[in-house]
Amino acid sequence: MEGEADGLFPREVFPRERTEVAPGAVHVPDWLDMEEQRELLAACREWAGPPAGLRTVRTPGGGVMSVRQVCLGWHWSAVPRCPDCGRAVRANPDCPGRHSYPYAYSRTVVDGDGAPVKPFPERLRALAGRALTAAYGSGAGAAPYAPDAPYDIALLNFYGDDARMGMHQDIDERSAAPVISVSLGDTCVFRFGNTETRNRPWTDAELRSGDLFVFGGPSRWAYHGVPRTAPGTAPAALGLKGRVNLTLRVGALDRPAPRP
Ligand SMILES: O=C(O)CCC(=O)C(=O)O
Ligand SMILES: [Fe+2]
Repeated sequence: MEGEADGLFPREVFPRERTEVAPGAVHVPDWLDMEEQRELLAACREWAGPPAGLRTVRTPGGGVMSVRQVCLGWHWSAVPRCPDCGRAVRANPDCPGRHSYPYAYSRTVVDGDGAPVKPFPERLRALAGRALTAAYGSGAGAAPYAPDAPYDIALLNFYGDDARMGMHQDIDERSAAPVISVSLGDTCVFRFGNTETRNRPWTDAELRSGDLFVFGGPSRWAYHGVPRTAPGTAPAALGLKGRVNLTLRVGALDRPAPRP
């Protein structure tokens, strides 16, 4: 990283190391080399194009999120009521479909141009496999984190200089398979909390371009967010202004909802 901006923390003396931030939540610094980052970014730019491209995300309360987003495989959005039973309640065991509210996954961009969501790319399934091995290894220790269904959802978030993401749980998937997060561009503070509340205790990790963060097992339903990015810290060789984060998830949307 010689000659590049320092990010949010002082330049380190030692290389950054794989860190288990909480049980099952693993930060792998410098996971993708620059060539892989450039390739992935080029793909993200294609995915962000219309139809079903980059859009502003509405929140259930009528606001908008500061990140802009593209979904692959399944489209994630706020809904005024459950698309399957029509009720505006968090849980309805009697829903004849897969009950979802106030966010739901759908096959079309219901809050945008209405187009079918782009398919989940095979290359991201391969990337997910590599990510799990990087985070948990390939021995017996990895068994508790083995996905119970294929990775089939990718959410791409685009952060401009002032964008951030409040503390939330990734709760709309029906599988406890780990969430896999890959970051490109500007450095950010990734706040990783606990499964009980959106408040402390939490750990702040610095995610830089090429870093991997995976949270599964006891950390799968933990609150997390991005309180800030550091504009201008993207590696010059990447050619990106801002930050892109890609999360890979197992939807298993044919199942009833597990609630953490
Ligand atoms: O941008 C990030 O690092 C986190 C994104 C995230 O939490 C999400 O998409 O649910
Ligand atoms: Fe999230």
